[in-house]
This record gives sequence, structure tokens and C-alpha cells, in this order.
Amino acid sequence: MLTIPPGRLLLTAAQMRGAETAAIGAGTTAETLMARAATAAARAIQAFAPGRPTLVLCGPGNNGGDGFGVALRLAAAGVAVRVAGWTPSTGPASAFAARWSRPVERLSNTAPAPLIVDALFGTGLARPLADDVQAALDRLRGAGATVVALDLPSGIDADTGAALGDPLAADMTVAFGFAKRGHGLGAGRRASGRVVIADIGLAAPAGCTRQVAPPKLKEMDDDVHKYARGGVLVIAGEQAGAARLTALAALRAGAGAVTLVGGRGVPADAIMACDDDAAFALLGSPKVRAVALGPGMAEGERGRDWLRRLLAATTPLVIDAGGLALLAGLGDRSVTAPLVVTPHAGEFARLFGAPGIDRVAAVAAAARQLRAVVVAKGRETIIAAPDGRVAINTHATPWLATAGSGDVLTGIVTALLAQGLAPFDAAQGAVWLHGDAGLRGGAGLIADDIPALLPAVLSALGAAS
Ligand SMILES: NC(=O)C1=CN([C@@H]2O[C@H](COP(=O)(O)OP(=O)(O)OC[C@H]3O[C@@H](n4cnc5c(N)ncnc54)[C@H](OP(=O)(O)O)[C@@H]3O)[C@@H](O)[C@H]2O)[C@@H](O)CC1
Ligand SMILES: Nc1ncnc2c1ncn2[C@@H]1O[C@H](COP(=O)(O)OP(=O)(O)O)[C@@H](O)[C@H]1O
Ligand SMILES: [K+]
Repeated sequence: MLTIPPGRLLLTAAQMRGAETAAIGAGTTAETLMARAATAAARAIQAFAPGRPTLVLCGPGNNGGDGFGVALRLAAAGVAVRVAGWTPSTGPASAFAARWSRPVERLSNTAPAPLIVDALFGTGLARPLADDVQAALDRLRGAGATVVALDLPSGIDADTGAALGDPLAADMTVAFGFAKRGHGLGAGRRASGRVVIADIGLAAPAGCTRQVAPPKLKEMDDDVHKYARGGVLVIAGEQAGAARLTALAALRAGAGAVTLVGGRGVPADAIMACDDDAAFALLGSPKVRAVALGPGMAEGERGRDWLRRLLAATTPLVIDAGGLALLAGLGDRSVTAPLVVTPHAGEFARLFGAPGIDRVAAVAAAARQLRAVVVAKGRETIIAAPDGRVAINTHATPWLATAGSGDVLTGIVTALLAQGLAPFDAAQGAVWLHGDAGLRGGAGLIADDIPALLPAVLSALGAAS
């Protein structure tokens, strides 16, 4: 499980190299950075699994150098340490390797130890693990050792989290400077275990991806009225369940009033119903501060009409489900409204094409292309703004993969927009609240439960008064 703290930066390998170059340009040597990394990692290892006989697997590059640095420090602390793998011959890594006076064992026949430190490859992994390296990892995996990875589990792509082999699953990963995107995505997320970030004195470049943080909620004025809290209009199709889930979620997430068009006019008591003509008349009035389009909606002229009208308006808009299918079929996707779209993987592919291995890059490109905030839902939800900002949410549970869960998210995003949050902040906040509600609900969760869990989520964030 990933435990990168909320709000943390998630860097790419290129951004890490940029940070390193900047630090070196400002006078810190590469050896100093490596020494800081090794000292921090050795400390974290001693706190996590003190005194255990250790095998350090060292690679040919600087990740291997970190490994030698850790081996030297653990040995100096009296731990029984062996090293296997490469002996780096260039750069700062070679200096650390040269100080290791004991043997360097061959990966192919080294014996396991109760603690394995994985320092084979970090951000420089450039191709799939070679067969002999993979075979060594597979053999060592069988020993059931505790595994600590330095910077990244070896075999994980730093930028995408993709597996370039089958890494040893780490119990803890000590990330140097910053967490990497690969810690939060895909196979990397599974393989990283607990991610501890070691400060080695690097400054992050601008424009890095962030882990989604809980939203900062504004205190409510005591003389507020329902429309001042943010009125929401939900334009739904005939599927009553989806429409109702979106509308209820918007109310629970703080919208003062929700008007629903469609959903066969079946509102719960607190939801107001109206028809298309009345809803058209409401648009642009202070009673509607944000609109959701698409829950339970089939393709057809009514939806297309709404879509064209809403895209050309100025009221903040969320498009999901049937609304996304309509958007995919639209020749001219020019948008004036502040827009958030919330596609799941299938909807994303239909709108923007298959994302390929680098989901973050694909979602960022989609946001630029559509000039909208794109919320690409899934196990990790990636949120991108047209100006290039990207956030990743992992604060969620697979129990959220349940029918209607996306309709609930739509309602939450719309409610936060109606309360005046900017689209990128509303999208992040909503995804976090939705994820937190899912985690609170846990096993057996269904979409109907999520709106009812929101009061506890909001109260815990200090929104009770
Ligand atoms: N950034 C910073 O400030 C700091 C970074 N630090 C550390 O540096 C790490 C990055 O180091 P790095 O750039 O040397 O890359 P690394 O991960 O050791 O791998 C490169 C080596 O592996 C090789 N190689 C690649 N793929 C391979 C494969 N499949 N199979 C076999 N070989 C393969 C590649 O060979 P080549 O591709 O050149 O043939 C090269 O020799 C980073 O993760 C962190 O631990 C810290 O010291 C603190 C400061
Ligand atoms: N494996 C998972 N782990 C965490 N969250 C998930 C997972 N799978 C789906 N989700 C979340 O559940 C929601 C599902 O949305 P969606 O696919 O639109 O459902 P529906 O169409 O049934 O409403 C999204 O918020 C998504 O991020
Ligand atoms: K590693």
C-alpha cells in the first residue's frame, strides 16, 4: 500500500536529474548528495529492521552507489552485511564502491539474508530487466526476506510505475529527495510498500505532479442562504438511479439547492425537479452556480442540445457518463464554460484515444487539447488542468469500483464548483472526498452509501460549524 503523504510532489526521472543538476550547479557535489542519500537510507533501515543480517544488491549506476554507501554505514554500525551485484566504475558511485573492502558476490548465486536492500536500479532504469537479473530476483524472492528498496523497487519505471520486470516487492522504499510518479502509479504503487522520503537538500523544479491533498473548505457564513451556498442543476437522462445519486451527492457535498431535470422526475424529498424549459430559464441565474450533464443519459438530440448550449455558456460545467458520449461525437469541441470532464478508462479512450503506458502524459495532453480539467478515473485517478498542472489521487479503495460510484463523484465535483472552487481544485477536492468516503465505508460499500458518508468526511475536515 502506498503511504506517500497527501500533497507531496511526485517527480519524473528528468525532473530528478534537473534538481540534481541545479544542486550541483549551486555547489553541492554529487558525492555529497549520494552520502546524504546513503546516510538517510541507513538510518531508515536501522529504524525499520534494526540489526538484521543484510544483503545489499548493487547495480552498475548511482543506485548501486547508494547501495555501497548503505552497506558501508550498516557495517560500521555492526550489522552483518554482504554485497552482491555490480561494482560501479564511474562517477560518485565508484568512490563509494572503492571503499567497500569485502567481496562483491555474484547476483546469480548469492545467498539471501533476512533483510535485502534493493539498490540495483533507480531512476536510470532504461530497459527491461535482463533475464539473469530477473532470475536472481526470483530466486531471492522465495527466501521471504524483508525488502527495502533504495529510491525505487528495481524494475519499476520511475515516470509511469510500469513494470519493466518483476521487482522484489518492497516493505519500505526510501525515496531520495522526492517521491517519484512511479511510486504512485500502477505496478510501482504495488511494489513500493511504505514510501519514506529522505530529504537530501534538493529543490523541486516548477510544475511537478502532486499527490492530491484533502480540500481546504471555507467556513460557512452564519447568515448564508441556500442559493448562496451554491445552487446546482443536474441535467440527467432517463435512468432514475444515476440522476438521483448525482443530485443527492451534490446536496451532501454542500450544494444549498439541487434542481434535477430528467431521471423520470423521481427526486428524493430534498431534490427539486423541473423540466427542460424551466431549466433553460434557470441557466445564468444566481440559483445555478454549476451544472452537471450526463448521468443516466442516452445519446440523442435533447442531450446534444444541452451540451452545445452549456459548452457555450459561462456557468461551470461537469460532464460525465452519457454527456461524455455526446461530447465524443461532437465535431467542434470549443468550450467557453469552465469545464470538468470525468471519464473512466473507456470513456477516456473514446474521447482522446488510448492513453498508452504514460497515463499522466496522456491525461495532461487531453486537458490541454479540450481546454478543460480532465479527471481520468480509476484505481489511481489522474487530474489534469489545461495549464499543465497534474495531480494524482490514491486516497481511495477498490470498493469504490461499484455501479453508480462515478455518478456520485459527478455530484461532488459540481457541488464544489458551485461553492466557488476553481475547476482544478474542485476536481481534486471531490476526488479526495469521494475516496475518503469509500475508505470509511469499506467492505460492502455501494454507491448509495457514499452520499450518506459525506457528512462524516466533511466534519472530519472541520466543516462542522
Ligand atoms: N538524482 C539525484 O540527485 C540523486 C540520485 N541518486 C541515485 O541515483 C539513481 C539514479 O542513478 P543513475 O542515473 O546512475 O541510474 P541507475 O538507476 O543507477 O541505473 C543506471 C545504470 O543502470 C544501467 N541500466 C539501466 N537499465 C538497465 C537494465 N535494465 N539492465 C542492466 N543495466 C541497466 C545503466 O546502464 P546503461 O543504460 O548506461 O547501459 C546504468 O549503468 C537514483 O535512483 C538514486 O538512487 C542518489 O545517489 C542521490 C542523488
Ligand atoms: N480499483 C479502484 N480503486 C479505487 N477507486 C476505484 C477503482 N476502480 C474505480 N474506482 C473509482 O470508482 C469510481 C467509478 O466510476 P465509474 O467507472 O464512472 O462508475 P459508474 O459508471 O458505475 O458510476 C471512480 O471514481 C473511480 O476512480
Ligand atoms: K532500487
